[in-house]
Amino acid sequence: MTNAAPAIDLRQVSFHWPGAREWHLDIDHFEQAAGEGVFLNGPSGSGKSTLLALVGGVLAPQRGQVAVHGHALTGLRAGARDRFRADHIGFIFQMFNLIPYLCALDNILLPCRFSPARAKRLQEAGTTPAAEARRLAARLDLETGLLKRPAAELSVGQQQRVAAARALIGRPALVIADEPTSALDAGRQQAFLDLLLAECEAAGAALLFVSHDARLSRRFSRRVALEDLKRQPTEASA
Ligand SMILES: Nc1ncnc2c1ncn2[C@@H]1O[C@H](COP(=O)(O)OP(=O)(O)OP(=O)(O)O)[C@@H](O)[C@H]1O
Repeated sequence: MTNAAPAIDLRQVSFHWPGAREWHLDIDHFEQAAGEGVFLNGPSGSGKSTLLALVGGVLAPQRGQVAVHGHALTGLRAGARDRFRADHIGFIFQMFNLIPYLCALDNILLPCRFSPARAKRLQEAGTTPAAEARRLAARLDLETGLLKRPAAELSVGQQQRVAAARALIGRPALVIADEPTSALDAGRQQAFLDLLLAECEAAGAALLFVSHDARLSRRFSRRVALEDLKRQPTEASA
């Protein structure tokens, strides 16, 4: 990782879903510093999840440049973007994307299986993937008894916490969280955000956090409205 580089650097990025006549996202510039926490909000359907997918290399823009910690994602094939994400980006998806038949513990461990880099960082920190998975689960208030249960048998709030532990394991340099508190009760929302901020700070990770919940925005030094990043609408074919 290039620590001096911004965690996120988007330049003249335009993206539309197939068949659309206008850009779903058309952003001149967005930068997030290494280790910085940013709260991103915007109306439903405005493109927040799409932006996160572009930053995480899940999608590639039709135009422009996306770089994460100095690594250009644009220009990489989907497989190379997936490998980069596995090594360096923790992604808490809005729909969690857990493997339903795997138990909670195996879901949390999955990134370390795909990414030797994550397992190596844990080894350097003097721990193991299994010990770290259990530590994160305990921090997230997931009882030991739940860890061997298939993800499909967990409540939505429990699945959300498993997804968070899976994103955090192995100290990725960037954590992307798409409405990660929406299924949690009010008490758990604050505790969850405390944990996310503390873990990111301990790992020196940047956190890009999307939420509709304005109360949570107070915990971030920088708040960004997606509408303010967008350029005036133009034809996607332009
Ligand atoms: N897979 C897809 N195929 C086609 N269009 C899509 C797809 N996913 C999202 N869109 C469209 O892209 C636009 C932005 O959607 P997106 O999910 O990024 O918004 P959002 O701001 O995250 O919304 P919400 O707050 O409701 O989660 C919407 O018009 C949506 O219909």
